[in-house]
Amino acid sequence: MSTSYVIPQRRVWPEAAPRTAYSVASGDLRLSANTTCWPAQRAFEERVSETLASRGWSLHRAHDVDAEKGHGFIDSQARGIEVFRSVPKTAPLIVIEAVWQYSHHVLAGLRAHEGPILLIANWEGRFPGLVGLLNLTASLTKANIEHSVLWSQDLTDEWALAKLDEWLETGRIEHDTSHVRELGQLADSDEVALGTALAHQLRDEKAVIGVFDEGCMGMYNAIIDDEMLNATGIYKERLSQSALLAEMDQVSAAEAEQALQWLENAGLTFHWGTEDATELTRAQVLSQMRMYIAALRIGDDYGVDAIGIQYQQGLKDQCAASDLAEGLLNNVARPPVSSRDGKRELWKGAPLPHFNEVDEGVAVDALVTNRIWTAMGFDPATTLHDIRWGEDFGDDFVWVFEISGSVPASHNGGYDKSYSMRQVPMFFPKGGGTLSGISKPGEIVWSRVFVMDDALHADVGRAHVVELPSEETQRRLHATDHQWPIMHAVLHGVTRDQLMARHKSNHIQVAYAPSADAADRALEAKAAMFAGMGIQVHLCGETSI
Ligand SMILES: C[C@H](O)[C@@H](O)[C@@H](O)C(=O)CO
Repeated sequence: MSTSYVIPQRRVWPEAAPRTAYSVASGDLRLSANTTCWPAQRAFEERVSETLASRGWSLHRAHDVDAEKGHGFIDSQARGIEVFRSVPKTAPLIVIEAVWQYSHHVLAGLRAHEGPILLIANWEGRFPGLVGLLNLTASLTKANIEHSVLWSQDLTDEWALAKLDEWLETGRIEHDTSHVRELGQLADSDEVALGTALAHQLRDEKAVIGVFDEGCMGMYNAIIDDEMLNATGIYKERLSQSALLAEMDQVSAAEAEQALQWLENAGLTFHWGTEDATELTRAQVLSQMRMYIAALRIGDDYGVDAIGIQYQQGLKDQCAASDLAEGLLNNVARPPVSSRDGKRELWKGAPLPHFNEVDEGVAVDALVTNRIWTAMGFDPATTLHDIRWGEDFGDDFVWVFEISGSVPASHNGGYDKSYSMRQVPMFFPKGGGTLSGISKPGEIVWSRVFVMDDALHADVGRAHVVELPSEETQRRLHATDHQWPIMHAVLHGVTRDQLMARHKSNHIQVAYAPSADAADRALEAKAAMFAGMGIQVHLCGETSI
């Protein structure tokens, strides 16, 4: 049959070569991050390649290094789609990650891939490959894409090699996740009554989360579909970061100055410098004060119960980083902000929970935490952290939980124990201060709300924060990003590998309770509230339930 239409030919995929795995490397969108991190990525890829060779396999890199750009990362979704056009559909495929990456760069290719998929990261603090892997596994889980995960310092340990062999032989890796159990029926208690009542209230009365530009840094997992979210009683108000910038312009210089002076009076140490490109300046922080005030005013306009600023792409090229504003919003004690007419103090004596990186799993969790902790009379300050890295210290495995810029000051023991440093230039060209510190020792509840099997789930567990000798803290800070806030967390009854195997996010939510008993009770109320919202709850490790 002849036709004048231009009909495209069906694409023919190449055949997979025997005992050959294909590899891809997903990167950041920012050239500065990709070129800086490239040497670490290349070194780890070489290690993976050598290890495969020692097993009689070869590794074929599915895309070239771009000499002009100076790195070999997939740096956009479109590039990822292009790369996957030449990957044999049924070939074993390894996503090698030594750095923070944007999951959506490779999601399209992985969705359509028919062969076994392995995500592998190096156990390294310097560049957050583990954080990248955790986001990708969470994103693939949400997308119902079968895959396996593995991590290792240098692929010489027997545990990792055995797991790699398992994948090469069977196309799958089974990990030990015996620390996870279903919540089941809760016994009657005041905490269960509280959690259940708060869930009913939320579903009956509803809540609004203000989302300043959905979808941060390719974190597909952090977007919860409205149908799923609305069933819990939570609704999104979609806001634009452009409106935030416009509102920042309306904040007077005097208001911004007052807020900064409030922080200085409260004892927050600013690491001031003069070089805008690499150091923290007063102008940068004043811009952050404007953002803090503007966010509260917009939140007030829309009657939100929590707010999230996407912050990185777009906003980071327009103004100083939003981190300082975010940390302040999550704290009870913070510079007072009035409505535009000056008649009302906004969220007086209370935080406006902020979900960093507009992670909507964090939004649900922060809202729940805020309501339970407030009802129980505990400090409701809560934050996410990146699960960045960790090492043994003494008898414990101590995690480096490290959010990329800010925590509520109460987590550090107050403003006078907190400090602000210029955000990392590679990520934040216009600077801005962090709200950093070393999280105080104490008892915490940790959790994560995530999408799996087309439903909302929550993992909850207990941990405590330890104080480490200051040399060890500094070592950990300098082995990662020393500008960012750090928490030395010891999980109860969950090993390093169990957390890595199970956790469905690069983020973990934490909140302090005044004692171990109080934390156990708060966890119980939280589990009951999640369950009452229709979320499937899993208890992880040792809990009192
Ligand atoms: C600045 C970096 O891009 C970080 O934002 C990144 O590692 C994360 O925090 C991911 O949660």
